[in-house]
This record gives sequence, structure tokens and C-alpha cells, in this order.
Amino acid sequence: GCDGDGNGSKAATPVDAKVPFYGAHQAGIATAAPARLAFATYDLTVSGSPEENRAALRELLQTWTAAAAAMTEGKQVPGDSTTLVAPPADTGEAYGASPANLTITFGVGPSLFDDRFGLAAKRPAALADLPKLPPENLDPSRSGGDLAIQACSDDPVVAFHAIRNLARLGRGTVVMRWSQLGFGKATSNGSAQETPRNLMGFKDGTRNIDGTDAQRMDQYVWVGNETDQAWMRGGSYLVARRIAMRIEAWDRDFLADQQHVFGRYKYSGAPLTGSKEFDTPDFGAKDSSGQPVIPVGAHIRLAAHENNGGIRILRRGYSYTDGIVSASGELDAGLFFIAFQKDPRKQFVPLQRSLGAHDALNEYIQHVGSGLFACPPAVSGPDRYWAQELLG
Ligand SMILES: C=CC1=C(C)c2cc3[nH]c(cc4nc(cc5[nH]c(cc1n2)c(C)c5CCC(=O)O)C(CCC(=O)O)=C4C)c(C)c3C=C
Ligand SMILES: [Fe+2]
Repeated sequence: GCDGDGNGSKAATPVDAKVPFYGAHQAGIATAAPARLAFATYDLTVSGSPEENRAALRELLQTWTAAAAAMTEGKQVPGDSTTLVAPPADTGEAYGASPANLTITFGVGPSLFDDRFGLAAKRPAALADLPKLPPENLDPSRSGGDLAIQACSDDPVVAFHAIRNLARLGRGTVVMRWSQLGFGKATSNGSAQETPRNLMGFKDGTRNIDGTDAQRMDQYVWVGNETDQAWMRGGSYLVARRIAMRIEAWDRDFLADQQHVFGRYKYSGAPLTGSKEFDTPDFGAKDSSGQPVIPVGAHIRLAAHENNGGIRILRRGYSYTDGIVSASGELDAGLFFIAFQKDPRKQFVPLQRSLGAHDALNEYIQHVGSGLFACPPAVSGPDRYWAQELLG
């Protein structure tokens, strides 16, 4: 039954299923990826002066931050959920459930820095619109957004509940622009996690940055003193790409060819020049006929830091499926790629340019949605709100 406090706090909720919301860096980046994703972007619908619009945005972010802090604790959205003559403050579907490692990560898109809010001078240089990256085929209704929320949890209801309730709390100030559900995290980001497989059946995340490796996180993921915008120090840039897979063509491809596309063995995950998953690929190795063992167009050859001037990114993507493509009757499925980095102009963009031009995987994938968001550092405590230094 209902415990009457409207808080959903139950003794059975395991304490270890909570990820701290307050701290230095936002949760949902370095923290281990739970099984489910609910991602959404939102557009502000304000129409006042820049001062009025900033005030509306500030109020929204105060409300959102308090709600996110409560939800990650397994509590209901703040407000009255028990009065009989008003709609409950919380929609209720996650009531009584463990947060199941819920993280709610917030970001702002380049469009927030247009003339609506008078924030142009606070736009970080790294938050430049992504350039065209052929052979992409982006759908505007699956791209962009003023604000973004990445909710991750081991319980899909809890993850969806977060993006839904934030949309509801923002009614009148924001509308949801697009959303994406993901399942079966498609990349590991920590040594404690068994490397998961993507929908092409390959282990994904073998050579990812480990979120517990503080030195690499500082070097490649967390924004440091190099930024021109102090409000982003300790934050990170999120690039999201909805990447459709031609799964049915892939499933008809010979095993040898599938392995040549990635440059790895399908079952062990080992590079084609090794025998164990974590063996270092040998990009110089040649077979008896003088051909490179890891082909020139292999995904891992092109993506490896050894071959692109030392670039690394933190990948944190999820698999998705959305029914069928009506034109072909084929499964609509793929990878909702999410990557975090210090500066997308120096990491995601050059990497994707090279992959877009040469990757053997391009025969089987297409980028159809895109987003770039500046994720500020975490709020340090209950008296603070997301991006407070930006709106200050
Ligand atoms: C621009 C960055 C990348 C995109 C887009 C991308 C798409 C993509 N990747 C896979 C599957 C795998 N990727 C793997 C490794 C890998 N991928 C990237 C970058 C992008 N991938 C990097 C930087 C790396 C690491 C390379 C290295 O250092 O060796 C692997 C191998 C296992 C691993 O190391 O994670 C797989 C498998 C898919 C299916 C995909 C688009 C749908
Ligand atoms: Fe990849």
C-alpha cells in the first residue's frame, strides 16, 4: 500500500543502487553504465526579453535540479503527490522502485547561445556546431536541442520516469524535441564491467577509456583550465549520434568479412593480430601475401589513438530498436552512440571525419541523428542548481 509520505522511500531499496548526484563531476559520465538509457532533448519556448528568458531558464533549472536530486535518491518529484483534488507532483510509475543506479546528466546545446538569452559571450569555443560529416543523413527531428538529459538506470521505468517528469515540470517553458530509449549498454567504460556486445554481435568498449582512470579522464574527458569559459571547468562535452545499422545485410555477411570490418574476432573480441580480447593490436603486421592482417579500412585501425595523433574519447552508447523501417520492412535498429570528451573539435570531429571517409563499417551503418551538448560540472550541494555559473 501507500506509505502516505509521498516519498517512495522503502526499507527494501538497496543503498548500493544509488549513484551520488552531488560532487565535482556529473554522474553518468565516469560512472559505470547501467543497462538502460532514456535520453531526451528539450527546446525552450520562451518569448520575452533576454532578461526575462534568463529568469525563466534559471527557475526551470532550479526546479529540474531539485527533482533530479530527489529522483536519483529514489524519492518522488518534490511537491504534493497526495492531495486528492490536484494532480500528483510525481507521475508515479517509479513509486517504490529502487533508483537502480539512476544518473541524470544535464547539458546545454549550441542553440542556447543565440539571441534569446543574451548568453552569446558565455558560449565556449568548443561548443561550435558540429560540421557536416559525410556520409551522414541527419533527420532534423532527431537532432539538436537547447537542453539535453541523459538518464541511465538498470530499471527502464526509472530512466523513462526521469525524462518524462522533467518535461512535465518544464511545461510552459520547454517542450521535448526528441527522445531516444536505449538498452543493453553497447560499450563498457570500466574494468569491472564485462565488455558488452553491440547489435552486430561484437564486443564494444575493449579499448575504451576506463571511467575509474582519473589520469586519462583528466587528459581526455574533463574540461580543465584550457577552456575560455570557467563555468565549464570540470564538465565535459557530450556528442550523441543515432547510428542506424543495416542489420539484415550485416547478418548475411560472411563471418570472415564481419571480422575484417572491425579488425577483431567476433567471439573472443581479440584483434586479428592476437588471441585474447585485451591483446594490443599490431597494425604493422602483414600476412604471408604481404597484406595487413588488420585491413586498411578496419574500424579499429581508423579509430585507434595510435593512428590518429593520440585522440581518445569516452564512449558510453546504447543499442536501440524502434520497430521497422516502413520503406524496406527491415528492422530499424542500431547504436545510439554517446561520447564524452574535452573538446569535440579536437576529438569526435576529426575521428568521425576519418571514419566517414574510410571505415569499412560505412557499408552497414548511417548516422541519422545528432546532438552536441556542454555538460557543466556537477552541483556541489542542495543549495546549487545546474549551470548556475552560466546563469549567475
Ligand atoms: C567517431 C567515433 C566513433 C564512432 C561514430 C563509432 C561507431 C561505431 N563503433 C562500433 C563498434 C566498435 N567500435 C570499436 C572501437 C572504437 N570505436 C571508436 C570510435 C567510434 N566508433 C573508438 C575510438 C574505438 C577504439 C579504437 C581503439 O583504440 O582500438 C570496437 C572495437 C572494440 C573496442 O575497442 O571498443 C567496436 C566493435 C559500431 C558498431 C559503431 C557504429 C554503429
Ligand atoms: Fe567504434
